[in-house]
Amino acid sequence: PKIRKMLSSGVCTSTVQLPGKVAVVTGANTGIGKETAKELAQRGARVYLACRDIQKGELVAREIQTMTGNQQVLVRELDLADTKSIRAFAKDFLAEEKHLHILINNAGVMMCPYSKTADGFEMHMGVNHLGHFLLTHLLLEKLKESAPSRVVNVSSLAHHLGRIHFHNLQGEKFYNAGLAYCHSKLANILFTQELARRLKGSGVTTYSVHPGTVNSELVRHSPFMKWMWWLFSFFIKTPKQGAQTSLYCAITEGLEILNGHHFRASKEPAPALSQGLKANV
Ligand SMILES: NC(=O)C1=CN([C@@H]2O[C@H](COP(=O)(O)OP(=O)(O)OC[C@H]3O[C@@H](n4cnc5c(N)ncnc54)[C@H](OP(=O)(O)O)[C@@H]3O)[C@@H](O)[C@H]2O)C=CC1
Ligand SMILES: CC1=C(/C=C/C(C)=C/C=C/C(C)=C/C=O)C(C)(C)CCC1
Repeated sequence: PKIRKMLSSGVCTSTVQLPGKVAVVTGANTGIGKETAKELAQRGARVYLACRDIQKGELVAREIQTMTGNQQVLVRELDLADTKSIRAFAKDFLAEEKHLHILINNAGVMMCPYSKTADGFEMHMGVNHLGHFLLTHLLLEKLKESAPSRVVNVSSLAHHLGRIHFHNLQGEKFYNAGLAYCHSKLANILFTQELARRLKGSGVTTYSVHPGTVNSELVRHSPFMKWMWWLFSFFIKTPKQGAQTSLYCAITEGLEILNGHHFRASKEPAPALSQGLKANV
């Protein structure tokens, strides 16, 4: 019970309601993203499920609508492995919506075999970091117009093993699927810190999070990790528990002073990292 309690710590206890607020959650058709979207809808926000598979997204949207009674749950196509899709998503969203208050950059891939995005980026860096980087950039004016607004980047504890190898950004010289994931998760944190710095005073704040070890489809590419997750499924977090840190950063009042910080459990901000320490040029 002690291990289970330790591994599933952190609950978002905020009572904030979100009527009139607009949120976008990437990778919202399963896992942590789905539970994050569900809770935002439960609190009354209009929630966009940004998914690469529209059919999966629609099924989840119906489920959330039924469970929460909130009909404002919408599905839009977004493939973060293709900048054309990201631009199309942003263009339609900007034309359709007056506001954007919460952007949760949640989608992610882990330990996939070596592959590249439509634009030639190594898949982990391309989807987990660069795709979200472009999406955030394209939606930034809307976020500023809607201030106070927030961007939450779902990173991972795995960032500790990450390095930014500028001479091998696309993994062409050497590639390790596990480390490629770690590098992309470090990029999430460095992006958060720099975005926070550039957005100071704009009313838009940003946070990175480690959701915990969560029983989700993230391990789909690794038979070993799948086995581990199955073996320890009782100990690790449910997706609902895994969504708590993202939700905490998205809705908790008064968090603006911690702009740019990395959060490990929903209540405890960890000290910000130093970019100089981690970026291995
Ligand atoms: N689970 C864990 O223990 C941990 C998870 N995290 C992070 O949490 C986040 C959510 O992961 P989790 O819920 O666990 O994993 P899941 O695999 O369950 O969910 C990942 C989501 O990302 C989507 N996605 C993958 N590739 C793309 C793409 N090219 N374009 C758009 N969407 C895409 C998936 O869509 P589809 O279903 O169509 O594949 C899915 O909706 C990730 O960023 C992950 O790195 C961090 C630390 C630990
Ligand atoms: C050793 C060990 C575990 C392994 C944890 C691991 C391997 C976590 C990896 C987290 C990742 C990859 C996060 C994604 O971003 C469990 C299963 C908690 C059970 C207790 C013992």
